[in-house]
Amino acid sequence: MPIPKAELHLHIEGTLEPELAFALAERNGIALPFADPDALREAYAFADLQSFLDLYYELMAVLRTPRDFADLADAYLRRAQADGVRHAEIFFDPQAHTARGVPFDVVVEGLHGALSTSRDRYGISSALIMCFLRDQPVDSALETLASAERHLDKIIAVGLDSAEVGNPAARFAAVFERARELGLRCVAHAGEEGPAEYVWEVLDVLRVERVDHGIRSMEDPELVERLRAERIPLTVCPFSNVRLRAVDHLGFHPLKRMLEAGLVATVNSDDPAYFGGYVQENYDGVAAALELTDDQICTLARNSFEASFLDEATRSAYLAELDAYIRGTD
Ligand code: HPA
Ligand SMILES: [Zn+2]
Repeated sequence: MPIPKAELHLHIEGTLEPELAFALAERNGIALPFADPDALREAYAFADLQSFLDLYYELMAVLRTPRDFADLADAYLRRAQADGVRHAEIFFDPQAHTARGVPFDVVVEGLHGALSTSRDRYGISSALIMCFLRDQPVDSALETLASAERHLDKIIAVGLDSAEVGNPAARFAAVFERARELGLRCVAHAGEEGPAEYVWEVLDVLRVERVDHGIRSMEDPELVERLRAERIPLTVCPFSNVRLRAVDHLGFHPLKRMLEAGLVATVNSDDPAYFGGYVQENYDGVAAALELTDDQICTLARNSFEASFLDEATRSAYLAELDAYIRGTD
């Protein structure tokens, strides 16, 4: 049985497997510019974040109805269960859907429909994190936040994703301030392709509680010290970093150094349909490539619950389950 864990950096649109993309395209009468799922898979050779994002946004065309979004979430939950995921905090990109005429409510109703029963069906608790696209105008983010006000019972946090370099997070300060006023938690992607300064910016200006990726923080000792001292979690995605060429090779990934520096690092899958593996494959991949110790693997799983937005009682229950698992495998 895989180690119990939480997954905290997972874009639901990034779980769209080629076979499901073709099935949804057929259901919705949409033609995809690929002959079949294998031909689509062959397009998954990315030069950088942008080349991935281009395909990621293009394929979203097949997602149109609440049922499509529910089927997508359901397929993820099934895989997550097999990977020992006990809790998932799941990103979605509403602007990528509203921009092509799919209403915000359709996206949220569909995703929430699947997630609201995930505990009963899969033994996985879950929450939604709504991301703003940092390469889109601030007004669009504010409009999106206004649409979310009807759904505050279904959304736990806001995030910031899409093309990082050249799109400063500071532009979104007022959006994040408003989100906080609405009771939403705040996270942001930073330090994936962009330098350590981008991580300072999301901490100081957006005042996020957790940093998504953050691997380039390791280039700035003062930042590492702050992340360590304040126990600010980092949701690291090793396969993603290699596939998007932020890191040359899994064996060069900074994750082990992050753990050795005392950072609250976690392992996640980001966009697993595109990057060659779900969360357990990311755990196994880094464990082998970086020769992680058993203690370090347990720390990653423990960090995933510590870094989550779970209430204290549920967090303690999962941590107890993790401790029992560790005792059982000693
Ligand atoms: O890894 C990512 N980075 C930025 N934006 C994204 N949107 C989906 N995945 C990503
Ligand atoms: Zn991401």
